[in-house]
Amino acid sequence: MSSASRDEVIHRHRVSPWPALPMDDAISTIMNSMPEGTCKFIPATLAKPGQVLVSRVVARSNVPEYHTSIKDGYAVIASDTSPTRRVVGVQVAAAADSTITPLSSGQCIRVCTGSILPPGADAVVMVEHTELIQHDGTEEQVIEMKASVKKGQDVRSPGADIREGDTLLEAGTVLAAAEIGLLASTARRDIEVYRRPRVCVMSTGNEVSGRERETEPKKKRRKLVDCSVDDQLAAGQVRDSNRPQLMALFHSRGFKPIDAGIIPDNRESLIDGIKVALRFASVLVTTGGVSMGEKDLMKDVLEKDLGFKIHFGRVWMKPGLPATFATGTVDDSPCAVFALPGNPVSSFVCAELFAVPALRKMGGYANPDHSVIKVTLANSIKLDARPEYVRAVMRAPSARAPSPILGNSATVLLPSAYTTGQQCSSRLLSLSGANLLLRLPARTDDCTVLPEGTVVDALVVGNL
Ligand SMILES: Nc1nc2c(c(=O)[nH]1)N[C@H]1C(S)=C(S)[C@@H](COP(=O)(O)OP(=O)(O)OC[C@H]3O[C@@H](n4cnc5c(N)ncnc54)[C@H](O)[C@@H]3O)O[C@H]1N2
Ligand code: MOO
Repeated sequence: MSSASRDEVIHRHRVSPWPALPMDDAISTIMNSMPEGTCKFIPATLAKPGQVLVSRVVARSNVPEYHTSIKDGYAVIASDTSPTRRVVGVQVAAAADSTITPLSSGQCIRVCTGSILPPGADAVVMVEHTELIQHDGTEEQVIEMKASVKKGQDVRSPGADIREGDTLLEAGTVLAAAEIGLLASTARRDIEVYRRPRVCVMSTGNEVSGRERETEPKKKRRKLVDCSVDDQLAAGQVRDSNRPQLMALFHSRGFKPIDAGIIPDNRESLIDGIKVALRFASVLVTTGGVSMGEKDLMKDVLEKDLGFKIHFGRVWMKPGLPATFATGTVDDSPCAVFALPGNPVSSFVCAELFAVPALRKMGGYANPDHSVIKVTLANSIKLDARPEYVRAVMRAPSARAPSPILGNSATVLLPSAYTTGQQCSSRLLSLSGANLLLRLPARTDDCTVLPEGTVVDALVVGNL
């Protein structure tokens, strides 16, 4: 059958040929099939938050390298019992003063926080615990100790903070301010980091059906309209919110989104559009055209026209049942395509659940998965036939709940999750402000509703 006649509506499937995979299988399939990420060397001084380390960073020297004072005061010999001490020198600079002779009984040396301990000294007494007994008008000459002092008091020994050879940062660490500080504290010229994965984002569904084509004037034929067009939309037209939404999602997660535009859902345009996009990035996320409609060509184009392997064409979850994942090559480079459903909530939730961890893995993250926390439901929820990811907002703990770890007899304070209203896959408002995706099980004969106060798992998807 030619591809043109394959596209006739009479040839579409009446039952989906794609088994609906359990969620865990879908995620492990993706994680095992993603193309490798690429790496580059950068000067350590130019490391930026969000960059990911390729290899372990090891301390090259002790921190501190010498015995140093923790306080402003006087370096002394702890075992010295003299009640007063003559101030025989000053060590305020970090570098050791070679003119200072080793301390002997009855002597001390003035030091600052961070000064290297002078030879012979083994403790520091802070200035607040001393009295000035004698001076020459400008310099201190004799002090009295007002408190006892122990060996090692207020002294940092070499390697007390970091020992030479210690692992400072593991491979796969995502750099943030603290890690950049650590890197700066070690003598290191270059580090190897992963390149931030690029991801193309494409909306599909711009075409009208054959019958409409005969009756509609040409200028009205666009079903998906770019969001920059502020005209009144014609009946049946839809503003393309998926593309800006997913671009923003990927950007906010630290990846480089590339706009692959709106591609009409006809075979030739899809083939060209996908090939062009995959020359800009090895990962493509598309929305629309993956269900059972006559124009839902995406799976067929990926498999039959582009020779990609479809790892799954449906997932037993809500929202996002027809979510599709395929891998293949374009110009001999390995590529992955997440062909997500057109419904705006479905595409967003699927991008979060499938594409974000996959891109994190490509970007070298040691732990690409979302954080999962326990929350109590602030309202009861009717369960769906499919396991569902319900959008919710977390609020501070308000009540004690049975401990998910210790059992019903012990109680713990858990945060509450408030769902974001009606959860249908077209209602974008259900995403706004949500920082959790509640992972709810499918309903069973015995359990159709989760009552208020039930403890459930929640994936963290926004700032808490
Ligand atoms: N007979 C069946 N019909 C449907 C099934 C099914 O199993 N059997 N699955 C439903 C489910 S679940 C979903 S989810 C959707 C997915 O459909 P498609 O991926 O084929 O998406 P489209 O038909 O192209 O679009 C659906 C809907 O989404 C809106 N849309 C599409 N693109 C955009 C965009 N870029 N920006 C904003 N909104 C968009 C549009 O209103 C479409 O009507 O299929 C069900 N059907
Ligand atoms: O999965 Mo669909 O996403 O239920 O609307």
